[in-house]
Amino acid sequence: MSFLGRIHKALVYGAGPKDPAPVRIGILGCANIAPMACIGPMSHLPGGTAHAVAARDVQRARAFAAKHRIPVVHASYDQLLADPDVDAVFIPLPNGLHHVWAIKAIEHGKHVLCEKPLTDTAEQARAIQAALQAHAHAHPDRPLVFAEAFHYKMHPATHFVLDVVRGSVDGWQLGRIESVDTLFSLPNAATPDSDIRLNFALGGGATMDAGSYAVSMSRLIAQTAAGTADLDASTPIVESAHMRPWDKDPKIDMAMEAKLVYPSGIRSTVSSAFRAGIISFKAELAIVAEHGKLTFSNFIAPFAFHSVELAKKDGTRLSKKVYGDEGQTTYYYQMRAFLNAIRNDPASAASSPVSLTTIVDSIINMQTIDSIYRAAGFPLRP
Ligand SMILES: NC(=O)C1=CN([C@@H]2O[C@H](COP(=O)(O)OP(=O)(O)OC[C@H]3O[C@@H](n4cnc5c(N)ncnc54)[C@H](OP(=O)(O)O)[C@@H]3O)[C@@H](O)[C@H]2O)C=CC1
Ligand SMILES: O=C1OC[C@@H](O)[C@H](O)[C@H]1O
Repeated sequence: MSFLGRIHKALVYGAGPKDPAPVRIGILGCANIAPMACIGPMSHLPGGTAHAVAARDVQRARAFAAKHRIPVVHASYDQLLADPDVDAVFIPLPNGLHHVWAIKAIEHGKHVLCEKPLTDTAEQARAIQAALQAHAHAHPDRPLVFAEAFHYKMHPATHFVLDVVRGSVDGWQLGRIESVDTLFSLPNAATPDSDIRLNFALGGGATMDAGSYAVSMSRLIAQTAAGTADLDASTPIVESAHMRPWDKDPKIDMAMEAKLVYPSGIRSTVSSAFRAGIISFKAELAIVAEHGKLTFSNFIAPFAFHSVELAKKDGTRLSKKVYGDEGQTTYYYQMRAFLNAIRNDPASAASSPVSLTTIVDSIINMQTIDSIYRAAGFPLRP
């Protein structure tokens, strides 16, 4: 599928038929990311529907619902959670509000897809885990699906890179991995002064935003290289971290570079930055290994464009692009996996070789972010 075809799929809603009883999703807040991450993907998926939205201001929710053809409007997030017709919620609130609303959603028996980073701290992530455990104990017959929205890992291009790391792609053998470097930087315009990403009380900071992906991708590679499901393999030690504070609020990191080391000995530099330049949207993975160096450019939004390249030590250069037959977005694959998990559909669940992010994985990601802030001499978000 062409570049324009993929962009069309990303931006234009589908209008295909729905299954007789689609999963009904409620959206907490009229967030900028909701159309791309939830409503659009849902429009292409027969198994789910964007059923309801709530906002702090009901007029805003009404306008949003009309624009995105969402049938039900609620005047508050609490009201949406109390709606028995809502099966699952998408939480695209500012980071600092994720844990409160995730826990309330679980207590109302809703499945949850929560934006990244899951919480402000590992402690808050563990409180979500406790709420999930309490729900599972009280309602063993109604298991909940809960996932942090690390959409990048659901795309076929990422799956290709993971297959290379596993050593299962002919001609692309890496041998022993020495280091894994990840970088996600955003252009100047992405974070105006008023943006939630620069608001300490709401969980702002480059490490929270772009850095949460850089940490997650670094850990995903370390986990895959270890060839085990044991998440200790992707629990790094943070050796050092250096940051550039925002001049208007020194508690906000505008850039962070952290050095990690995994139990396998793999070293990792994890970098993130806001206001990195006029057009500097960069999402880069670099793996240095025994037989060469692999790079994956634009690992965050590979559906738009990306490249995977291997420069071998013998001088050979390989290059690959993997858009998948459907040419769909990372968000589509994520939503499909979320709906399949809710519907407990083993056949279609098997269609994603990478599983949704588990709560234990999210806790380790937040522990790593906590450790990076501590190593840089920064306070944890409130
Ligand atoms: N997966 C991805 O690619 C992306 C993920 N994200 C994540 O999604 C989340 C939202 O980001 P984004 O869509 O850019 O954010 P927005 O600022 O566009 O939306 C946040 C929403 O939160 C609600 N809200 C509730 N309380 C507050 C408050 N005190 N201040 C501001 N907003 C509040 C508002 O909803 P209302 O007023 O309507 O109730 C608002 O629409 C973040 O966690 C971010 O990290 C963001 C961008 C991309
Ligand atoms: O999740 C995200 O991905 C894309 C970025 O532009 C954004 O800041 C971030 O929140």
